[in-house]
Amino acid sequence: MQGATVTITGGTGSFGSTMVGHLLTRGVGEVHILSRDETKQDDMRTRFADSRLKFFLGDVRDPDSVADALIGTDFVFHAAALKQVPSCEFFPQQAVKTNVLGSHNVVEAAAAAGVRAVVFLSTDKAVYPVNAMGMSKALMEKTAQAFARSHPGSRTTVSLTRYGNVMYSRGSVIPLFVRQLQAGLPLTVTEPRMTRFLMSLPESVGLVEYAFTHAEPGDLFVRKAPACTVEVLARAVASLLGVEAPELKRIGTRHGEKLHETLLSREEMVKAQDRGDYFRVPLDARSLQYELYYEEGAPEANTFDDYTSENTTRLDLEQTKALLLQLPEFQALAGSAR
Ligand SMILES: O=c1ccn([C@@H]2O[C@H](COP(=O)(O)OP(=O)(O)O[C@H]3O[C@H](CO)[C@@H](O)[C@H](O)[C@H]3O)[C@@H](O)[C@H]2O)c(=O)[nH]1
Repeated sequence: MQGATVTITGGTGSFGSTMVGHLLTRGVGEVHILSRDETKQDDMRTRFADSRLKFFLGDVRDPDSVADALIGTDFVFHAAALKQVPSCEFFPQQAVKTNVLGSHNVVEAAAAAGVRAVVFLSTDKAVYPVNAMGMSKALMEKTAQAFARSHPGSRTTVSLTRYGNVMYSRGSVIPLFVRQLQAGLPLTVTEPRMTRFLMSLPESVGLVEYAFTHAEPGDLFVRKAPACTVEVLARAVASLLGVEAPELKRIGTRHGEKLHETLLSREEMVKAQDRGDYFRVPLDARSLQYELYYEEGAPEANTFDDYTSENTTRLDLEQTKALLLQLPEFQALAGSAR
């Protein structure tokens, strides 16, 4: 990173801000932030007050704006995305434009600019997708992998990361539970048995950095993560705010939601290499010869299970509380609840 120029698409979001803070302490030369929202850019400019940050107003849908931001860039973290399940459900063509076509623009512009590495950020919802957000992210993954497969000699190394729910991220269930508790309202639980992987924001940045450092073209990386049910999550949040018997209001599964999420499919688990905190899944570099698809299977796939939020390490109430207490937000809240 020393002296390098890094571009972060969607750089004003939670991931972008955390990554920028991290890069600035690692001697980065310049960070280009490409995003659509001028107000968020201005907030970030004043917050960091660092001349190494350069802001590019634009959109991954607009190839010219991507090409502009990538001039002189060594590395790209592609975080720009439409990631809300409901909005993508109502406007799937918008998800295609940003998540699929926008990602294609990023990989093409990166190759044209001679960028050395691009890391794409994906989600567990892209595995066996049931909603438009997950489907469009799955196609983003295929777009990145297709580039790696069809450009074996490229200077640009493309890799992917997939992550699960980031705890306390904007618009997610944990800050919602906190607000409900503070207002004295019941906690709205969709389906008590539903499970989700739990990751912190610094862990998601660590995953992207790991991919960036270790990737061969087309690699996919996930971080091993524990999970809990939403009932346990609701009770853990309540307990940390001093409410031991919270009222839970069951609202039922929302549109496009799965009971459990999958970080790696069984076909990916067959090829996955265990790297301690991470799994690395190398590119399926089979050529596009039809007979390989029609006539050759992979019998070993039948002996593996998917890696899911149901079969990963399951946290109980006390373990979930301990995990939440590692977040700065809960340290502040638990302190004020005492
Ligand atoms: O009032 C609520 C809202 C949500 N939930 C549940 O809480 C869990 C987490 O929900 P939420 O925080 O809304 O996250 P997800 O819908 O799982 O999606 C998030 O996590 C994904 C990664 O899996 C990201 O890609 C998405 O952008 C992000 O919104 C789910 O089981 C929900 O059913 C409730 O029980 N009650």
